[in-house]
Amino acid sequence: MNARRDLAEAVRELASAVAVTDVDDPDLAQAAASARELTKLLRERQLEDVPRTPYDEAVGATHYGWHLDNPALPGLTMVFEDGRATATIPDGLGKAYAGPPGKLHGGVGALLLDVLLSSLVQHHGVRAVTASLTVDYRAATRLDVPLRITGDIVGRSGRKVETVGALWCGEVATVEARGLFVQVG
Ligand SMILES: CCCCCCCCCC(=O)SCCNC(=O)CCNC(=O)[C@H](O)C(C)(C)COP(=O)(O)OP(=O)(O)OC[C@H]1O[C@@H](n2cnc3c(N)ncnc32)[C@H](O)[C@@H]1OP(=O)(O)O
Repeated sequence: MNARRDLAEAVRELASAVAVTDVDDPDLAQAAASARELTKLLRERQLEDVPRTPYDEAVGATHYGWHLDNPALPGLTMVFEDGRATATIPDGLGKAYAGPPGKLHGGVGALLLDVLLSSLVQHHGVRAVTASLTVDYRAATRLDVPLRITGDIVGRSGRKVETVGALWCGEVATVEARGLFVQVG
């Protein structure tokens, strides 16, 4: 793992710990001061944009990483096989992504599905943006169990690509999505 990715992972771990820490105020104050010191160090040199895998690298790829170096978002490594996209989150997303107590916030589920479906469309060589994403929440998603995300292309007409996807908790599809992507450029 390179230094940037390792840092992103460490900051995700930090955010996850901060979200549910119960230490006393003096320790919170010390942690805040330490965090601000690190922020100062990292602001010494800043990029114009978030470094990421170029979109074009998804075309025909077998693996594609999304925001792996950006700790503000859950990174996702996708696998493309037989025209379908799959991603696994082996340790679950963790408590920081809660919406209802102990369960995944719906917006995060929608985000992950949009990421996977848009990457799948790009994998098929279509430069497209999300025009519409319809999400059905079928069951609450646990935060402490492995998750899987799948996506397929189900239709194409002119500039439009229709997709379906799901977030799986074991054998249960807890979130289902239909995404319409429209080719641009
Ligand atoms: C270069 C990018 C490379 C990869 C990007 C990765 C993206 C990652 C995923 C994202 O987060 S994208 C960010 C969120 N999405 C946006 O910001 C898109 C904002 N919307 C737009 O830019 C335009 O509305 C859009 C390009 C989607 C469509 O505008 P256009 O003027 O190019 O197309 P037009 O309105 O003529 O529609 C083309 C077809 O799509 C249909 N359509 C467009 N928007 C629709 C919609 N919302 N629902 C249903 N159908 C829709 C429209 O009816 C029409 O169908 P027909 O060809 O059958 O007539």
